[in-house]
Amino acid sequence: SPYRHEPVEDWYIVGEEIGSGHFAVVKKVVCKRSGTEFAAKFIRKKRASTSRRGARREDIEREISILQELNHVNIIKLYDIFEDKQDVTLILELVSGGELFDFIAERDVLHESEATAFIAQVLEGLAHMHLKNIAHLDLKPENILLTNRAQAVIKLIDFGISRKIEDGKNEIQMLGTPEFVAPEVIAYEPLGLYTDMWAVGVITYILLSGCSPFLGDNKQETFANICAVDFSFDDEFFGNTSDLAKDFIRGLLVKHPGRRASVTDCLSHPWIKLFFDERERLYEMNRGYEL
Ligand SMILES: Nc1cc2c(nn1)-c1ccccc1CC2
Repeated sequence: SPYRHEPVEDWYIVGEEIGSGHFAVVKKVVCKRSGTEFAAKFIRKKRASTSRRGARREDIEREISILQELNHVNIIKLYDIFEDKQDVTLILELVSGGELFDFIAERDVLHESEATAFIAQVLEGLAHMHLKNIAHLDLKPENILLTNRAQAVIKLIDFGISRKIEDGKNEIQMLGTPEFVAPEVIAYEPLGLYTDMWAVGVITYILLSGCSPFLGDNKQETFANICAVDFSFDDEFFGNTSDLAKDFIRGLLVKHPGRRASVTDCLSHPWIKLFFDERERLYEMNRGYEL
C-alpha cells in the first residue's frame, strides 16, 4: 500500500492522548525534524475478517481518500499516512482549542453573535464538502474543534463514516449518534447531503439553548421525537432568541429531506448573512484605517 511503512516513532515523538474515534485513538505528536506539533490518529486495523474489532480496510481508505480530496480552513488537514501490522496512522493538523461541546458546557449558552460565528464556519466547511458531494454524516459538537479559545476558528473532524453521495446509490446505513441523526437515517431511507443539514439544525438549537431538541430518556424515545419532528422553542430557554434564529432552525428541522434548507440556503439566510455582512463591514472599516 502507498502508506509509509516506517515506524511513526522514527519521525514523531508521540505524546498524550487527545481524543478517540471509531476504532481509533488520537495522540499529540511532535515532528522530530521540524518540531511542529500534529495529531496522530492511530486507527486499529481489523485483524480477521470475522473480527468485530478494528476498522475495515475499505472504511480506512474511504476516510483517507475523503480527507485527501478536501482542502478548506474549516476542515482538518491530512499531512501523512503510516501503516504497520496493527494500525493505519493519519498525521493530522493539530487543533488544540478543545471541542465546541466543551466550549458550550463552560459557557452554558452562547450569545447569538457567537453562535452565528461558529455555525457560519461549520456551513463554510460543509459547503466545501457538499460541493464535492461529500456528506459528513456524523456532525455533532464533539466533531467540531476550536483552534483556540480566542479567535475561535472551527475545524470539522472525524470523517470515519463520511461518504461520497452518488445519485441513486445513497447508501442506506444506520450511522451517526442518535441525538443528531435525521429522520431518514432512522427510517432506513436514502441518506444525502441533507442529512448533515438536519444535524446543523440540532447543533444550532443546542448552541443557543444548551438543550437538545429531541433527546429522550433512551434511544427509542429520542428516535420517536425525531420521527415526529417533535421539538419546541421553550420560552424558558428561547425567550431572548431572535425570530431569525428560530426561523433558521425551523428551516433545518424539516422531516422531508427535499424541503430541508441546503447549505447554500443557510449561507444566504439573514441570520447568517448578517454575520458575514458584519464581518465584511469590519474588514472594510479596518482596511480603511490601514490605507
Ligand atoms: N475521531 C477523532 C477525534 C479527534 C480527532 N480526529 N478524529 C482529532 C483530529 C485532529 C486534532 C485533534 C483531534 C482529537 C479528537
